[in-house]
Amino acid sequence: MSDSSDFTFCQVGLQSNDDHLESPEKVPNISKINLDESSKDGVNNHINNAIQDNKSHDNETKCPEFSASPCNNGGELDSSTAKLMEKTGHAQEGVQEKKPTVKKPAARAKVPFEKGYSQMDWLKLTRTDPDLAGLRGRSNRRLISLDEVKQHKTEGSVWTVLKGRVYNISPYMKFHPGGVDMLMKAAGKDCTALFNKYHAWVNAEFLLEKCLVGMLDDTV
Ligand code: HEM
Repeated sequence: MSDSSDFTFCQVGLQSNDDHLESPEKVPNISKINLDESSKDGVNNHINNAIQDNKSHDNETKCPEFSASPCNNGGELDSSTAKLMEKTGHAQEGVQEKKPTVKKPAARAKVPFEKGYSQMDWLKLTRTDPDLAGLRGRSNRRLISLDEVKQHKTEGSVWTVLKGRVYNISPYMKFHPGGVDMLMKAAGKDCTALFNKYHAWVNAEFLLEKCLVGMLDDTV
């Protein structure tokens, strides 16, 4: 049992680090190792020659692994090898799949918050203000016509329709990450299409829960 584990250890040593064999007496067939070494050197020479043919560079670079992983001499060669690969075009041959694909993010139209108007501040407000919707005791289950919505489009009382619900969005104006001007486009009308165009992922039902004034009556 112990013999077989020794054997495994030797095999691993041979494959991964055959430059630095510490116990050569454990290796049963020395002549075979020499053969492997020479063929490996051949590969090294080929790679180094190819690099030097293209660009003269420091003699440190002998690590043949064209990857981001640290190579045998302490990772020191990584950056120089990477640069070299860039210059010589080896990056394409060696690590095509590791080439960084820098995707430019789409320009965002978020506006900076005024102090005290972050999303956290909004959440706090929704928990503390007893009447954000301005209902003054009326039910927020009332059916509201689009005509009535249209009458609320000035600051102080801005209503909008979103997914069949009518909201008073005036208290949210300064908290809107897209800015007041953008949100004012929703004033007095159904903004569902605009809303989905810019951020269908936003959970408005939750954010505007306390701003609900009623349900859209689409029968009139
Ligand atoms: C009526 C309810 C609305 C709510 C609750 C709301 C909420 C939000 C929230 C939470 C964000 C941040 C999104 C993020 O960080 O991913 C945002 C961004 C934005 N909103 Fe709105 N929004 C509303 C309506 C609108 C409308 C009607 C428009 C357009 C006319 C609009 C235009 C924008 C824009 C341009 C941004 C910035 C998008 C970006 O980050 O690139 N929003 N809104």
